[in-house]
Amino acid sequence: MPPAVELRSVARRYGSGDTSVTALDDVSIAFPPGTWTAVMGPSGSGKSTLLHCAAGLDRADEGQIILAGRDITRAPEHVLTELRRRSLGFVFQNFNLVGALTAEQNVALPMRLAGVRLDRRAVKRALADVGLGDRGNHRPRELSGGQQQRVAIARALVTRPAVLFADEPTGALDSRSARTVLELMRTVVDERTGQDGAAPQCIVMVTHDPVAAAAADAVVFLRDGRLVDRLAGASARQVADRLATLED
Ligand SMILES: Nc1ncnc2c1ncn2[C@@H]1O[C@H](COP(=O)(O)OP(=O)(O)OP(=O)(O)O)[C@@H](O)[C@H]1O
Repeated sequence: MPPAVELRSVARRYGSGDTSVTALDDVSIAFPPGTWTAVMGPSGSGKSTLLHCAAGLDRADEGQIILAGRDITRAPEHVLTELRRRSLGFVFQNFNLVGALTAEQNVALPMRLAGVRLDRRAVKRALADVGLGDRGNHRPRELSGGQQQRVAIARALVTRPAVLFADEPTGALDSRSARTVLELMRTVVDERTGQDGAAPQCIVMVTHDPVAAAAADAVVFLRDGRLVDRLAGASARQVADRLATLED
């Protein structure tokens, strides 16, 4: 099966001349369907840039980005917008739910924005899948942080995207809520795999949290914009130790 998303020799520089920063330097990595990869590294090592380039939110200066089987390196903006709506889901540290809308309305929002006919059953199923089938009429302020993040995950998954990009998804949660969210992400890549004949979903997650990273299938490490290591099946302790050596 081809990768859900792939970076080939990607470079990204910001600014020019003396103030130029190389945020990504010759990065090649493939994220296969049905896998969950954590991206770690010291502050400023290029994690967000990698996520943004892989999701078509930022442009590579060199190299290629292949998303859901398409080369998006030089795709026009409207094509990227369409691709993001149909093939990608996003989860952020601060949930980014719309406060005035109920959980169901928040989950339905991507369909509305994409101009897709609203499928209420799909919305209800997405909320039930994250254990919030009875909270559809609640607004974000009536939900705990962990519940809000689960609504955000339901919203990200309702269109059954090929890739879920998560940026510090547990960063604002207590350890118990974080564990629930991580367990949910595990079911996304495992149990949902191939449901409805759809391709297995893939998660790419930026995190500073070794516990969250250890829940993924593999952890890749960036330093100064370069991929420097990859650990599979590592414990949180091993991940933390590896990160510490990069931060020295
Ligand atoms: N829009 C921008 N303009 C100029 N420089 C940028 C821009 N975005 C990122 N950078 C620089 O690129 C490098 C990588 O930044 P990036 O945000 O990808 O790192 P990060 O690993 O996500 O950091 P953190 O863990 O602190 O969020 C940094 O040196 C940063 O200052």
